[in-house]
Amino acid sequence: MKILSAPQIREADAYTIAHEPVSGLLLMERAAAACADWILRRYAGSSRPFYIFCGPGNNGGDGLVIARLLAENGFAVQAWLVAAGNVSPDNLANQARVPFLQKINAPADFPHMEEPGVIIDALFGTGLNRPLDGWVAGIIHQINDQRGRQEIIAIDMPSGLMADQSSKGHACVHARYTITFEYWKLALLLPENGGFAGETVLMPIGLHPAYTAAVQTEFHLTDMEMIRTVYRPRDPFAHKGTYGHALLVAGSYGKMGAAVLAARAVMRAGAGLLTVHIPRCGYEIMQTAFPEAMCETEELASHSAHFDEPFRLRRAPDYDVIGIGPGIGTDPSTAKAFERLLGHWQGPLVLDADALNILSKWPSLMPLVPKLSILTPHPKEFERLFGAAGDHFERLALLRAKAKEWQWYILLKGRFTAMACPDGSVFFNPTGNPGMATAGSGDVLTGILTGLLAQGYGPKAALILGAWLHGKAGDLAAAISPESLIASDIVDYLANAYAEIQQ
Ligand SMILES: NC(=O)C1=CN([C@@H]2O[C@H](COP(=O)(O)OP(=O)(O)OC[C@H]3O[C@@H](n4cnc5c(N)ncnc54)[C@H](OP(=O)(O)O)[C@@H]3O)[C@@H](O)[C@H]2O)[C@H](O)CC1
Ligand SMILES: [K+]
Repeated sequence: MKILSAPQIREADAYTIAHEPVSGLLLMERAAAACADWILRRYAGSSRPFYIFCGPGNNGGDGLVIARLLAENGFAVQAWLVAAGNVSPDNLANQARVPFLQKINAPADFPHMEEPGVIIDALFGTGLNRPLDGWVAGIIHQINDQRGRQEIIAIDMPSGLMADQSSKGHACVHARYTITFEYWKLALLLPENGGFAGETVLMPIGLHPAYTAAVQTEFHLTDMEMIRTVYRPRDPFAHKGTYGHALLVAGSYGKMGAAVLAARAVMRAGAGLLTVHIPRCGYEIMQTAFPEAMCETEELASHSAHFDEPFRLRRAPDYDVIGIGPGIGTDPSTAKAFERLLGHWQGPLVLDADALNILSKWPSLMPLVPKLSILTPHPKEFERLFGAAGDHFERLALLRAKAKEWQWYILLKGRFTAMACPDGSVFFNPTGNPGMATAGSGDVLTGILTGLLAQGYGPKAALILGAWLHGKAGDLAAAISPESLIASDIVDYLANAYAEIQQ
């Protein structure tokens, strides 16, 4: 699914008006009616009053239509026009159809909302062109002060939030739900900004499909259509060699759990064969906890420092991929082995956790990491590797710049994990939940990605599918309670996540 900028959304709007054709007023009616339907379904049977705040532009126009439709459906509705900025013609036309409309010209006009109800925020949408300030910013703070008593629903965007730029430190409505029209906006996907949106509901409003098909964008959100295109069903004549042989370098004394979790995920993702390189302390653990994996065991008891040796001695099997990092530690001898390994291996590679920490401790190793490798940092690891950014839009720009500079695929973990490709495109993953912020969750992702590469998926396909499967398995596992989710559950539910694709 394409993510468009505010100027592109304006173009989509204009294209639809010209080519459907439809008047702007009717398009506004259609968008607002879709919101009103959602609201009517959510509050069916409730007697909560609605308090609707409308701005001067077309976002305010949507609010005016919603006010009229909710009143026609028998709800108690009060609506205010916050008079700031130029009034759009379609807004003006709808003002005339809301006889109960009142005006707010100053913070002192802010109403006392007697009963707990629902605030509809239709002050500003994608037309916001500068941070809100002065008394209008004051209105935003007054709306936010009502959060405990009133449920806040933002129309298209939480007012004050810019679609394509950071709004860090700006006055923004803090919504419970945001009903956003037709396309996701970048700001809704970044934690610092999207946090204002609450839960985002994507609302189709019938913008012209020809525009959406033709428009170019670097930003995408994974959806089921994309997943079904990427996913490759199994060949009925397959044997275990068909799905590749992965090498996983993981674990050290006290961290063998990371190795077991990642190993299980490699195989549950569908790899044919797996060899795990582990220190001696992990041998019984791995053979007992996960007999499906073959072990290549170090003389060293506590950590691994010779995983390059089979390659140097030309005794390594014909691996299809190497996954390296979970729980390996950052001992200098491990880093040395990593450096030597990079001298022997230029094939598919997944780097996570301590492999990334080694790179940030010894950045001279970075040029040795092959092009098209996958790196999977969490925000702290990302900062250690590539430096800090002023805000989350800057961090996204840094992510893209580094993926281009090094020609790597970099997956930055988050609520909407962002995956930057060497060509500058970015894919956001929608699946997952806060329950997955738990120890070992990242090790499972490393295992899934390694398992997909082993089967012959390309790095971009492995990222899109792997992040989606990881999040979906987590969602299915957290259905009962996100608090109790542990990383093994994500592995256990991978089969169910695959089953969702096959439905
Ligand atoms: N996507 C679609 O196809 C449809 C979208 N709809 C809705 O329309 C809005 C976008 O409407 P637009 O009129 O372009 O913009 P807004 O309503 O978001 O805001 C414009 C007004 O806000 C004033 N403004 C902007 N920034 C500030 C500020 N910092 N302080 C005060 N006022 C501000 C601006 O004033 P100017 O003086 O700059 O002109 C405008 O008055 C979209 O979000 C949807 O909700 C359609 O209804 C359906 C189709
Ligand atoms: K809004």
